Amino acid sequence: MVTAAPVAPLSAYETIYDPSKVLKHPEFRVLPPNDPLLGDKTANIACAYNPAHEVHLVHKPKAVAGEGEVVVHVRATGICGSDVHFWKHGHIGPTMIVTDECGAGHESAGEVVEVGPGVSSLKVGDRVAIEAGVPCGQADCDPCRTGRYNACPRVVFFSTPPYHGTLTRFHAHPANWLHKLPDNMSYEEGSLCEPLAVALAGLERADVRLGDPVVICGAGPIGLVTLLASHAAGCSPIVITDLVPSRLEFAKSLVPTVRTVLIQRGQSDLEVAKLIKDAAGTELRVALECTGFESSIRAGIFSVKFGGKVFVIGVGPSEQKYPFGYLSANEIDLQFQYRYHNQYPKAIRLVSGGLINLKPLGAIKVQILDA
Ligand SMILES: NC(=O)c1ccc[n+]([C@@H]2O[C@H](COP(=O)([O-])OP(=O)(O)OC[C@H]3O[C@@H](n4cnc5c(N)ncnc54)[C@H](O)[C@@H]3O)[C@@H](O)[C@H]2O)c1
Ligand SMILES: OC[C@H](O)C(O)[C@@H](O)CO
Ligand SMILES: [Zn+2]
Ligand SMILES: [Zn+2]
Repeated sequence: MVTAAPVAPLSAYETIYDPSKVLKHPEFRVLPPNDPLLGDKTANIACAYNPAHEVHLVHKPKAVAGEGEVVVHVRATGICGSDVHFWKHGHIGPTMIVTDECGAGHESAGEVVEVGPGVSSLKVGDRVAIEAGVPCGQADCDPCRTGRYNACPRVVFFSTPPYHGTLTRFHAHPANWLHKLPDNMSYEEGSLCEPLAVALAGLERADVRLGDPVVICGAGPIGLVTLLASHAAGCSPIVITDLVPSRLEFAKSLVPTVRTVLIQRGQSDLEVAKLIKDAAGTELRVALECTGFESSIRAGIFSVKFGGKVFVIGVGPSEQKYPFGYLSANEIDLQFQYRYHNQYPKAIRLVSGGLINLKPLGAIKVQILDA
């Protein structure tokens, strides 16, 4: 009889998170609006949504730091579009489905308040950004072994059902998946490293270079961090589109040199592409698509030059139609992004080093706990 050799974890990505520890609904208590526990700063209160499309505060058991873990007192959490989507629609795609109470939030930073056994990299009082996706780190996992851990099939992504999120007062997390914040970064900036990591992963895989003319489609939070990152990367000119004037005005306040294109509903993709090209005044090499909508992706396709690239960071409806003939005849690459890997240290260096200023975005997007 042949038996398989035991699988040894790779130390670089080793995690000791045990998904079976994830709390199930019976251990939660949904709190009525005036519950006295809400005033208790030691209680583990979290924000959760459920299949009935309700969002409410719940009381969870105390977070305990297991082997290799620390407990983080979460101090700032950004609300991601996916939190809102899970709450309102109950699923993202065919596999991520809300079947029970599920805690929201995966853009978080906080303070270490308890250190578990075997942790030497962090101490009580350290300020950290939480990388919410904890991959398995096992040697039999090709994505983990090759460093593209965002594809790990066994990943625990906090806030994607069935795993509760980090919009909670206390959260136990593997120390290896926390990133120390330098003194010149706030908790808000630490929490916004998550969407920034998405943008940085996109720019890296899109191979955006100094002096590249680019268009960013969509000026929501992801489009805005992509704008900040493209600007820091030396892209010029940068065009950004949206349907909402105030979103474009905010983009302009972040990067005054950005050229804005206000899209009217009902305009064809070719009309939108012409507006984008006119605003750029030069041929565009890359469209960084940050809405996920077919019409916007198509406009991006018709905006870029021969040999250009449309890099889709947005996530939209599962089935979409693209102009094959045009893509083929113009050698346009169409590429997609799923979360990120190895981007947090870079995000922290860029913010701490003053190349990317997340503060104005923090003021509108991040919830502060127990300030
Ligand atoms: N790839 C990933 O790993 C990843 C991670 C996080 C978020 N996302 C996705 O990124 C996208 C953007 O996230 P967000 O938080 O900024 O969302 P958002 O909904 O806040 O912003 C989207 C923006 O696009 C604009 N818009 C809509 N249709 C448009 C069109 N046809 N042309 C131009 N602008 C248009 C909206 O007005 C809005 O301002 C979402 O699809 C989200 O799911 C992807
Ligand atoms: O920022 C990360 C994203 O929001 C997640 O991938 C989410 O869309 C699904 O889990
Ligand atoms: Zn997100
Ligand atoms: Zn894995």
